[in-house]
Amino acid sequence: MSLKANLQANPISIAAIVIDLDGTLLHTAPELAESANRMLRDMGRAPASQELLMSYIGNGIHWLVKRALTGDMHAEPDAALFDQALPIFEKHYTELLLESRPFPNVVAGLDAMKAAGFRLGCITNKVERYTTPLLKGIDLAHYFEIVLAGDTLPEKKPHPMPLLHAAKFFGCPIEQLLLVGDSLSDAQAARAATCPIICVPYGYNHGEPVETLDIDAVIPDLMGVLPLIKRA
Ligand SMILES: O=C(O)COP(=O)(O)O
Ligand SMILES: [Mg+2]
Repeated sequence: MSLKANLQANPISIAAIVIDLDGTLLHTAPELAESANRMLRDMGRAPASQELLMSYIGNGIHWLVKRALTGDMHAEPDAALFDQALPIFEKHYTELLLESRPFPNVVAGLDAMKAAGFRLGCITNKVERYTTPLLKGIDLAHYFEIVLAGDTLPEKKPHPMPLLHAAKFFGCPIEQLLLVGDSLSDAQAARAATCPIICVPYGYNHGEPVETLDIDAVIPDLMGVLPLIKRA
């Protein structure tokens, strides 16, 4: 039996649901990739494909800029080059930020989870200065009792700290906190925290299918969450 079928037969007891932002709630890749390409252009460097730049998303904007500069997932660019590039990226991304749109069934899924009595939070690696205006601007902020951005706490995903912090905030055992995400950082954070995790397949997992991740189920979109869980 597939993990998903297994969960359908035995729904997990959940008190609160925390949802990832980039690649799960919002399709931010076009604006992130365009900002990276405008940065490369301003610096007299060659542009990269949207597909390649998309594969660099998931560990925050610093890593996106570093990867765009080096063309490598892990390499550190020259520090002075990075210091020059970051504000250029930030200027462009600030301009494009609010052009991002929710993925299909995000609003319907959030409404359904809320109506079913689940408490909701958002946990992202995006920094607060983009996360807060984005959630407000796209009119999603009102769904979430807590928003933990990439720089809200000393550690971000794949570290378990934001998930442990959210469970404490909701006053529930970590096993009753569900993470809905799209990428390796989400899977690693959830496993490290020991909370269940479900992923959507349409997001940004560094170009790899989410089926390769150590997760509890894959759902087509946020409407797929409720059939797999029950109220704790
Ligand atoms: O900003 C990123 O790199 C990824 O952000 P996410 O954690 O919301 O997917
Ligand atoms: Mg994501």
